[in-house]
Amino acid sequence: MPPSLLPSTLKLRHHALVWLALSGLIMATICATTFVHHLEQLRAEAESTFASRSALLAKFVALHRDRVTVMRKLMQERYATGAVQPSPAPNAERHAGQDSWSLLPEPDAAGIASGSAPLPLSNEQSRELAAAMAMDAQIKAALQYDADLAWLYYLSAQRFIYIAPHGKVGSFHFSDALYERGYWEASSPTRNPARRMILKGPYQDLAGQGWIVTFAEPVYAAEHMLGVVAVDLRINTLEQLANVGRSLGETMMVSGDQRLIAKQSGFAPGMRLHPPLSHKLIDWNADDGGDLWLSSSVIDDELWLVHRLRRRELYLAAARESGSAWLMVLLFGLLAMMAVRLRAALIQAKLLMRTDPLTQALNRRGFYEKAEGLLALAQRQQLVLAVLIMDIDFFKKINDSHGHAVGDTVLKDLGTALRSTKRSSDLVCRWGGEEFVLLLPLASSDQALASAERLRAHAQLIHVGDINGPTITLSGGLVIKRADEPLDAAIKRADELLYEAKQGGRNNIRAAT
Ligand SMILES: Nc1nc2c(ncn2[C@@H]2O[C@H](COP(=O)(O)OP(=O)(O)OP(=O)(O)O)[C@@H](O)[C@H]2O)c(=O)[nH]1
Repeated sequence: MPPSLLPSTLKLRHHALVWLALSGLIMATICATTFVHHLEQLRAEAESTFASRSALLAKFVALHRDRVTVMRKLMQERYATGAVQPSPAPNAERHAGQDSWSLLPEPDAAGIASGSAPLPLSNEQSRELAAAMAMDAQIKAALQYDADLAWLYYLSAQRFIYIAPHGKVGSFHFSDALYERGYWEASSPTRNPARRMILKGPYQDLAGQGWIVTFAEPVYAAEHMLGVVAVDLRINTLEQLANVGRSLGETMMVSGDQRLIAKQSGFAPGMRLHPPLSHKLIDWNADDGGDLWLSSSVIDDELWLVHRLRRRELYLAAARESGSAWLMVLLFGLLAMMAVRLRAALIQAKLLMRTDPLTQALNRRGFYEKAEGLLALAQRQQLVLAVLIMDIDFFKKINDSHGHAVGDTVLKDLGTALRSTKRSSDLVCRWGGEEFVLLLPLASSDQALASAERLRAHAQLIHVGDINGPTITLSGGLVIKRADEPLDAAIKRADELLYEAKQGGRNNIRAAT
């Protein structure tokens, strides 16, 4: 590219850069907004799923708590009012090598009794067992409609248990290990003076039902604790609850002592968690590692439902969700970039098509295109149009004595001089060789010769070769275009006057009189 085109190229590049910076800014804003929008959406989804899971778990827990409370009340009432039963000892089956026994108290009883208390049972023990059997109707109904239940039972302090369903008991029988379960200890009058319900677990069921949790409530006769009524739930039911709905992150159940009770997947028994707990349902709290947590207290100080959203997982998911939008923006950006480059190339091509590359003056194509507009303007504004042809004198000699390159420089300098001297509405065209045509719109024809002389005088300051070289001279022909005269005819008349100027000794302008 000729160096003379550099300024306009720089201008174009500047425009393109501004365009690119602008579209880059818009693209970055769209990408960031999409990302933030998806972050919010994923958090909102997690919040709504967590709220559903929490409501469901609360209902589920309330159902089992109520069941245990009803069973406990039934038993307590029966114990208080029931008569002393005769001991059912004759049906007992003793376990070989152990001091424990099992017996079905009645043919249609819901549960089986098993113990290591000496047989026959004492009157008090018999009375307790009969009271426990008062829960049978409740137990049977629960077992019929609720598949989540592993066991329903009454564990007496008198070293026996009444446990249902008896059909699944198998080789299980009473053992003192039962008193080591957390719920027994936690139900004791000293630990639980308020006699509230206890939730304990998870632990492996002694009768092989897998991981279970226990809801237990102490049974009292006046101020004396007899035992506990309890319901064991399978962990996998809780896991299913933690899986209801879809959301990013993981919902877990945690006991009051921060032991993991159930988890959506990959349950690790005995695992401890220390989530930041809050009593507000939708309240994100960050832990030390930066993970986000939601929490909900299902049973006061006993059971929490928590949801963990790992920050990395959240950002990755938001990025995944934003992917298609980002792709669109990227494509749009590429298209915009291509459009900008194409537009710049088109402008450049147009410029080249209409410009003489050496002098930066208009070429004939550019001249005729612009002249059309100028003619119309002159007509509208009633201006006169001066047509001036100027030609360097003895240019061949310059080429011959200084070389073609110096001749080129003279032409280039002349183009610059004419363009810088002309007014903005004037047209300067390199007509060919060392000849230039100028079209000057003027208020009156009187100004024409003065304008032409001004241009000629300025252009004649150009030196040939270097600053010490001779300056050039110009000859010119000047006419005022007649109203109905074609432009080419006016140029021809000016050319004839130029010829006269050359013949008349050069270095002058001949104007039509
Ligand atoms: N360096 C250079 N020379 C050019 C270019 N275009 C035309 N010329 C030369 O310009 C010269 C014009 O010569 P002539 O038409 O004889 O005119 P002149 O020597 O200026 O004589 P007068 O016009 O009669 O004063 C020729 O030698 C051309 O080769 C160009 O782009 N660069």
